[in-house]
Amino acid sequence: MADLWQDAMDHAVTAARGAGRQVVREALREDRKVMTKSSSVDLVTQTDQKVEQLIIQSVKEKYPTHRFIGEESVAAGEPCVLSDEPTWIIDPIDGTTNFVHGFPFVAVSVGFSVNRQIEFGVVYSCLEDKMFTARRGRGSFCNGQPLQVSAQTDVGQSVIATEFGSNRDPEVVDGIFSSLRNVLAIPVHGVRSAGTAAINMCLVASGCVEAYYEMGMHVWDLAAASLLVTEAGGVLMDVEGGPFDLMSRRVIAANNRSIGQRIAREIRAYAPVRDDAPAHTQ
Ligand SMILES: O=P(O)(O)OC[C@@]1(O)O[C@H](CO)[C@@H](O)[C@@H]1O
Ligand SMILES: [Mg+2]
Ligand SMILES: [Mg+2]
Repeated sequence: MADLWQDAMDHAVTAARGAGRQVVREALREDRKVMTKSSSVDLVTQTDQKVEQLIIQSVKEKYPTHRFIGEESVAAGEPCVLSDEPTWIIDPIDGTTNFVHGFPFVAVSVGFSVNRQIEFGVVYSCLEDKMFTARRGRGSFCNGQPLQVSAQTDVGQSVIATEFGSNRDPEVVDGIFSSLRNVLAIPVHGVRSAGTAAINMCLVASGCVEAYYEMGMHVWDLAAASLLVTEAGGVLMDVEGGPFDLMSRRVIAANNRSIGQRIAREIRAYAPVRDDAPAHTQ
């Protein structure tokens, strides 16, 4: 049976690699004009905006009826609505802070949803030149090599990834460190932060870390990489152990359910304002 979305996935790979190689890596050599969004530590650059416009424009020419959720379009006031319609969910640079500082984990993330189900995910790690791809039901790959999550079942022999986010509200920061302390004291072998949710989840899919958890990131950080995890044999869940909700801004991505549930027990959960909350509540 012909694969309806293979062409679209091929387009996403070409667009992500092209943007990553030509725009992002070029921009790293120039002085980057840094702007801020929700706080003084929530950064955006003209490169983020340029990459998103390039990808969206190229998709619109091929698929004029498709919808978009783009990080920088939403920041500019576009609605963040996930419907049944074919929708491209784009983070033009995941790891903008890394990009600004030259820390070598910067990703272009393109997810594609139909009927609210991710059909393919593409994450291009620009400085590593690693193209992570997954098509629903057909596995996860990095530069064409199949990915498999870690086989580890003992959380005491695991490495866990998480992030500190850009929310500096004292209550939220206390929760982040309380969760971090609890996870570390399980004990686990280590905790790591790539500085980008998409690459953290690619590390889960690659078997390099057993789980990643975070509260506060957005649908565009997660959409593509969520499929990379599940197609590599991993699981997704909410930080309180319930079902994963792509718009909730909360995730545990794990190599198996038992490690994911064990991590959930240690997280001091809070509920960020949802990505699909009415605009006036954001
Ligand atoms: O704004 P960006 O760079 O697209 O994404 C922000 C981000 O890198 O920050 C968090 C780490 O603090 C991650 O969860 C998320 O991927
Ligand atoms: Mg991001
Ligand atoms: Mg971004």
